[in-house]
Amino acid sequence: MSLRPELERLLAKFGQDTQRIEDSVLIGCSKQHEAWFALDLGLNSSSSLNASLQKAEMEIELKGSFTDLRKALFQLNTKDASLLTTAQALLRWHDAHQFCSRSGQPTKKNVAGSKRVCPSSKIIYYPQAPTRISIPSSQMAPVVITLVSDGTRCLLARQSSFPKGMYSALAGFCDIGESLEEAVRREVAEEVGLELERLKYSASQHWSFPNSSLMIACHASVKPGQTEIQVNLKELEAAGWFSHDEVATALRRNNPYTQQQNGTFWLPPKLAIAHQLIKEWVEKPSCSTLPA
Ligand SMILES: NC(=O)C1=CN([C@@H]2O[C@H](COP(=O)(O)OP(=O)(O)OC[C@H]3O[C@@H](n4cnc5c(N)ncnc54)[C@H](OP(=O)(O)O)[C@@H]3O)[C@@H](O)[C@H]2O)C=CC1
Ligand SMILES: [Mg+2]
Repeated sequence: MSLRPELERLLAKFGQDTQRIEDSVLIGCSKQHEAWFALDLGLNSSSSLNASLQKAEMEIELKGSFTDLRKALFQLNTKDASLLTTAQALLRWHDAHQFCSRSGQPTKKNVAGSKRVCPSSKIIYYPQAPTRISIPSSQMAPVVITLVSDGTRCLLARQSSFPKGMYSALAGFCDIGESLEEAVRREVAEEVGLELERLKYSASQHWSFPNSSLMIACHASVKPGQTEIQVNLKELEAAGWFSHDEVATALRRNNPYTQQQNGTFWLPPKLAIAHQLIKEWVEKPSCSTLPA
């Protein structure tokens, strides 16, 4: 059942522009894969755009009462609490990023609410970090990087933007409202379609390319027999399982920029946390299956 007509009816009843539904942001989905969106009704907002909804009248209409989220956390289950805190954080971020800091022009939200774009300067604003292009950013975005193993092999992947022949562990930006564990499981599922069994924190690193990230590195394992991958070609150019011997040999290879060999793959430089993660696995392949 779609709640959109009901929401439109409510907004219209309270004299609001039903276009405001377009300000909704995606906060999750049900087990049946129905998307859940959140909309700021603006009841506490000082902005003239949103301030006109009447709280008391709305409570009568909805047969409920609005309450402070911190108080509500005593009553909510974990799932609902996570949805509401995600909604609050994401809606607050959108409210604070209505205008481009370079052009001063209004920014435009994408449908899901995962970013805002300035049509004038073309700058993309993400909730995790101010921008992905040219404006130097002093804020760090948390990024998870995961080396998945099936017990004997490890999973390496490459993006088309990587230097030719380089393979690395799976990486991805944490979404607002996510825990580290949730981000790791989602990124691995999104990029290669695998469900993780165990997860073990390894180390972290500041990474300044292209903008500041806090890289949080983990080892992970899949259930035996559940190793079939589905490469998400929108995000990756290729991914595959590599044997212990293949990876150990690649680790010993010299600088690929000075020694290009056809058909061989190579790994990120020693200073990258991806390299450390891969080295750790080569030295102790059981590290991904040990209890955390
Ligand atoms: N130190 C190391 O060893 C390694 C570091 N890395 C780093 O990890 C980072 C993340 O890996 P990557 O696979 O690219 O991430 P993702 O898998 O999350 O994919 C990148 C996409 O996520 C979206 N996105 C969400 N938030 C942001 C944000 N704050 N900034 C930019 N894009 C965002 C963008 O898509 P859209 O615009 O469509 O929403 C982007 O194209 C990279 O910056 C890379 O430099 C990666 C591997 C090794
Ligand atoms: Mg990625």
